[in-house]
Amino acid sequence: MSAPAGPPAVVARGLSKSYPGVDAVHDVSFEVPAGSVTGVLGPNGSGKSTTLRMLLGLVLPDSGTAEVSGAPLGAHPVPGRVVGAVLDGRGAHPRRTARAHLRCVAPVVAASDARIEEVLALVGLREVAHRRTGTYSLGMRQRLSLATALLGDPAVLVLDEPANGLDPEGIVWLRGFLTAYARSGRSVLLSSHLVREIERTVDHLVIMAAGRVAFRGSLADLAALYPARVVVACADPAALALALAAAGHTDAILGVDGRLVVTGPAADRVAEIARGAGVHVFGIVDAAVDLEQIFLAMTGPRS
Ligand SMILES: Nc1ncnc2c1ncn2[C@@H]1O[C@H](COP(=O)(O)OP(=O)(O)OP(=O)(O)O)[C@@H](O)[C@H]1O
Repeated sequence: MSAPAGPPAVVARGLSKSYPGVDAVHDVSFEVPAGSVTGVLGPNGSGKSTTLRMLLGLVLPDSGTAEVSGAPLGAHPVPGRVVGAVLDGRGAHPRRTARAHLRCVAPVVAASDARIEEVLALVGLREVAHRRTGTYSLGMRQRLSLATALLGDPAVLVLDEPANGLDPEGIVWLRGFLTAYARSGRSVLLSSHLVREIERTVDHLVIMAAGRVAFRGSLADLAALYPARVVVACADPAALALALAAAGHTDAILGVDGRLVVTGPAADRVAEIARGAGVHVFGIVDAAVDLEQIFLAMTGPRS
């Protein structure tokens, strides 16, 4: 997924918010590229929800500014046509049917009956739209929230922990839906505290820790910060380390188990250097750093 060039869908500049005794969000800046699915990832309490709420004008920042589609949200004549938001899975009255719920919300964004049927189909609720939402599962309520956010056909979707309560099938469905949404040139900003839930959904990331941005950029930028390592078991690790250094690869550390951990060259290059140095290799494996490890390293232990 590569984002088309164009002005960013969302811009946060220096957003800060404190509550008594809590520096909830501190000097947070990032952009959501148009056509991207951008994830705000952070442990519980790291400031994700507060940040999203400031972008949506629901929490007043102490300092900083936010723009959606080129202007503060309040400056757009019908904000619901610019951004659709899902902040939790609740919202529909349990005695109301899904269709009736959408009919209540539709006038706010001037959505037609045809649009209501369209969004019900989009989220896969058309067959159950006549049922009271009190009978819905959490996953169905999440879909209804998404349908509500989509009513105004917004250019930007903001979703706080959208995968919460979804079963694995629901998560796969959501991934497909959001990817297609972004491919159509629109943009998605979502939050999560679980790497596994979103690692295959997002193409850009903002990692938050203790109210601050620990990383922002594309997944490729993130991977480049943590080059893969190669772990080598060999007859003479010291000789291999010397040969690697002579070839310009100086980042080789002897592990407690006697294996050499090499950062930089790929496994086949390390094997070639070992052969050249006459060092017998018993085993060699790529120890790719995964996103979960990076996330934990950046955000520290959860409190
Ligand atoms: N209205 C509020 N009043 C007081 N403190 C608040 C308020 N809203 C958030 N906080 C505090 O600000 C910090 C950040 O909270 P926030 O909900 O933004 O984090 P989060 O990353 O979304 O966490 P979670 O995933 O648990 O929702 C937390 O310490 C939280 O207790």
